[in-house]
Amino acid sequence: MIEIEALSHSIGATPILRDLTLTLPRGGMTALIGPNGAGKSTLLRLIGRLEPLQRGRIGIDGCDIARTPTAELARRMAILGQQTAISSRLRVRELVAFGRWPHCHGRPGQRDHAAVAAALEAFDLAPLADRFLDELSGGQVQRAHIAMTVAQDTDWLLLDEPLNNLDMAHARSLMARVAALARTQGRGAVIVLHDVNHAAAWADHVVALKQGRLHAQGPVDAVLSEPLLSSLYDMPLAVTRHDGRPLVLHHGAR
Ligand SMILES: Nc1ncnc2c1ncn2[C@@H]1O[C@H](COP(=O)(O)OP(=O)(O)OP(=O)(O)O)[C@@H](O)[C@H]1O
Repeated sequence: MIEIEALSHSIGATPILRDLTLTLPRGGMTALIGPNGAGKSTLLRLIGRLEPLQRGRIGIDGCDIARTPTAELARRMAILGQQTAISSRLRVRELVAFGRWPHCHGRPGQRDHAAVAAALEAFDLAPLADRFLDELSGGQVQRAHIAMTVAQDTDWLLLDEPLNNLDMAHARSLMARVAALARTQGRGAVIVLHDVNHAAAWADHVVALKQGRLHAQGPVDAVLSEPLLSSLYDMPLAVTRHDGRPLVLHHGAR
């Protein structure tokens, strides 16, 4: 599990995260939701140690991230950030192979080649494997980055808005794949999502942030309720049920 204790973070004099204490369970998918500017990406970046910790503590499966060597951390968790400034003169296969770096340090073996091939296949990229990134559509580039993250083959996947640019079919396929990785292989996934219905359909656990504070956390059915979501987004929302899961409606709700 990921344990976050008394975590606070500021940029200059502006508090961004305020005294967060929460636990993210392994063996399932946690959706991180909340309005723009709530602090979701900042929290994910702190867990992934892309930002230095200012106050509080973050533990991953019993390891304090502040004291875990980078190479060890890269074998435990993979993070897909929002901004990916990677050279567009890379081929898709080369980008995905970067995910194996923590395992092979640039000298890939059979296991690494197999992991890259599996990730290309899983994200529908095999026919595009030899294309340069600047010869792809936005959604295809996004899938290539996701494939790189998954090829890292870590216990934890941290994904910041992975559904950006994805069409409905690829969005569904990504969520199904990540949920399956987490549930059947006992891994953990933490995903920043704007479409709460993707959280409703696939997540096991939901963490809602608002203005840098914990608004709610718990199982999907408990957090995705009308009063809680309406106060989170400051708008009326209706929650119905579909296929045994919540379904959030933003039109027609008074
Ligand atoms: N470099 C920066 N300098 C100043 N403020 C920043 C900086 N980066 C982020 N912030 C502020 O920190 C707050 C949290 O940002 P963050 O990106 O974590 O939110 P978020 O919940 O992921 O938002 P979004 O849904 O819009 O992506 C925002 O108010 C943002 O304006």
